Amino acid sequence: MSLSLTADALLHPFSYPNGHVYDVSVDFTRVAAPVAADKRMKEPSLCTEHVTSSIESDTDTTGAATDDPPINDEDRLLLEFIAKIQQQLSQPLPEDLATEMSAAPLWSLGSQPISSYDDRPSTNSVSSIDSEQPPSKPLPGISIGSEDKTEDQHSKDGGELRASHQEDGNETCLPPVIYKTCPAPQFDNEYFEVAESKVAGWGAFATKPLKRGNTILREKPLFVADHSCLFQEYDKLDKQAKRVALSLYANELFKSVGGRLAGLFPIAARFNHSCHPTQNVDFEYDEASRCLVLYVRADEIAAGEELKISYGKDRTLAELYMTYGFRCRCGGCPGMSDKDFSRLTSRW
Ligand SMILES: C[S@@+](CC[C@H](N)C(=O)[O-])C[C@H]1O[C@@H](n2cnc3c(N)ncnc32)[C@H](O)[C@@H]1O
Repeated sequence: MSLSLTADALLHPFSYPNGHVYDVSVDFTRVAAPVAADKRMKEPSLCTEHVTSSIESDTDTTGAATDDPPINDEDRLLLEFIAKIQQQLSQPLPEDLATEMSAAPLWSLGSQPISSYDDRPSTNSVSSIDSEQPPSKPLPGISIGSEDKTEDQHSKDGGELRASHQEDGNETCLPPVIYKTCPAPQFDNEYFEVAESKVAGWGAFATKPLKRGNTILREKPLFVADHSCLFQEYDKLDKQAKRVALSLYANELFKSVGGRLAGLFPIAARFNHSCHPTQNVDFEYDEASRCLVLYVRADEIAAGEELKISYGKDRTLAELYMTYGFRCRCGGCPGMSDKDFSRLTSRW
């Protein structure tokens, strides 16, 4: 069963145990030029023009795919979720939200499954984000501000994000290019700030010299889910938390992580990747405080240096691409050659 919406993937090709693969996209972005589903699957997060409320779907009015066999419970849940999103899309987007575009991986919490997520206050001594904020209050630490945009944060046509790669005169989604959110995500603490990165989109940068072992962030997840409760958990978020979630680079936002629970950490989600062992920051999930803890791995980090973590120490460049949809530009690895890249993608 394939449910295709025109917008780019917030929900990414998502495979249920029943073998159905859903290529589901939710608003906020759309591809600059029509992109075939197979290309979208290759380039999950990279289709980036703003927002359209039009959705094309091969579903009938009940949301069921027209030529498909009767749906099961899992399918129904997904369809209900899509119906909700469609409903949201039929409403005009708030202006500030309409200018945002970004996404983030749903962070795996490592091999330790977490049994449940509770709203215990974080013991965070550095900085935390807690999903249990009342809707009217800003989420601490991170905001999607409406501050002035710089020239760089906009494309030249007045703030819309555009696919910039030209291929045969057409804009396409390839190769992987990260677009910055407009306006910028705002976050800083004693140790780092989120700012424009040369590697990709936004990144985290040391605001003072750091030393090995410094804990620079303790962050609670916005939500935690496995593939069986992903949509329900997202749906439980208040409006503002949803907004934060949707502002992140989401090529994996709603991807099942092998049945394990995973959490979305909006601040940590701004850290770009550097191939092992060149990452200067490491992280671990602290069960006791239910926080993702980021700490300095390098002996020293100078003020202004980008802070990067490894998205998987044993992941090859191809695996990184398959998992997160980007070709690594960390500078610590040779990067994937065009030849290897075509060999990889020609399998689809
Ligand atoms: C967790 S987000 C990192 C923050 C992101 N730059 C932003 O603007 O929100 C992960 C995404 O950033 C991009 N990215 C991170 N590290 C990268 C790298 N080393 N090379 C190329 N792209 C990278 C990829 O598109 C990836 O899917």
